[in-house]
Amino acid sequence: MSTPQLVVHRDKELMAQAAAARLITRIIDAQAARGSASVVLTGGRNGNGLLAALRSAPARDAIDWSRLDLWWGDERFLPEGDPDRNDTQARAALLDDVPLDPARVHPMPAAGGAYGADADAAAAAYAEELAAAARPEDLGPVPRFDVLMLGVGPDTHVASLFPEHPAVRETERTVVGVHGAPKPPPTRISLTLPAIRSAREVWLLAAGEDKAQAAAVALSGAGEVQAPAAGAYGRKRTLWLLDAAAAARLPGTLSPAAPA
Ligand SMILES: O=C(O)[C@H](O)[C@@H](O)[C@H](O)[C@H](O)COP(=O)(O)O
Repeated sequence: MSTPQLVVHRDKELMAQAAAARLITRIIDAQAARGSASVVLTGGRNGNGLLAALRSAPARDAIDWSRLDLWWGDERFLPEGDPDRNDTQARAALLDDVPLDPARVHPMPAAGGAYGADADAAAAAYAEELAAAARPEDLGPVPRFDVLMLGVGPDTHVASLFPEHPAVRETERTVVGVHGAPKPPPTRISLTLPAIRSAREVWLLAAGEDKAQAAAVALSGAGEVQAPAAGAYGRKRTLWLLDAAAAARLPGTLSPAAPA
């Protein structure tokens, strides 16, 4: 378990730009070291804001897009192409604008697709896809993602793991169906905390004053069932990327010296 590191930026726009620059560098380093990189995307405004910032970043094409594996941390279980799906929004923000290898882009199954309306079967299929992509050196049922990004909800949820919900308590499976989610739509698919923790680095994105309480709770020792963001950490690094508004309620001992 890696102790959370915090970086606070002036505002959400600068946070998105700085996080995008950070992601470019991390992907380039992974590709130089191992020939490819593996990144897990998140839905939500902060996640999409980062992708949009990456799209307009000057160094964007220093990434070899053909050697990048993209996964999702969660998905709203809606029909393919639905504007509310995380992959639809990611494609609009960035993916449709870069030369990715389609075989290396792994959206979660859509409602009405191969698994019909069965989110649990769709989740199991995604778990199998992750397991098939895991290499022996990954030492587990999912690839050892280089960076796994998570937006943080105002209730401290991450991915589609909501406080006190069954999915946040899952300790065996890597992907589960989520039913009755408090954030619409109610039916979702989500990586579980064990899958999240397989990542080399976990980056939590929190911008806006509506995230200040969630950041303070998650970073002040709350339990992962009550505050799922508290249970999201990487094998080598756990990085909270905040703006000043989201950092406003952090205890003095945690809050970095000044916004970057
Ligand atoms: O499917 C989703 O809704 C997201 O994956 C969800 O986990 C999101 O990241 C948080 O709710 C933060 O969303 P905002 O960045 O929009 O506040």
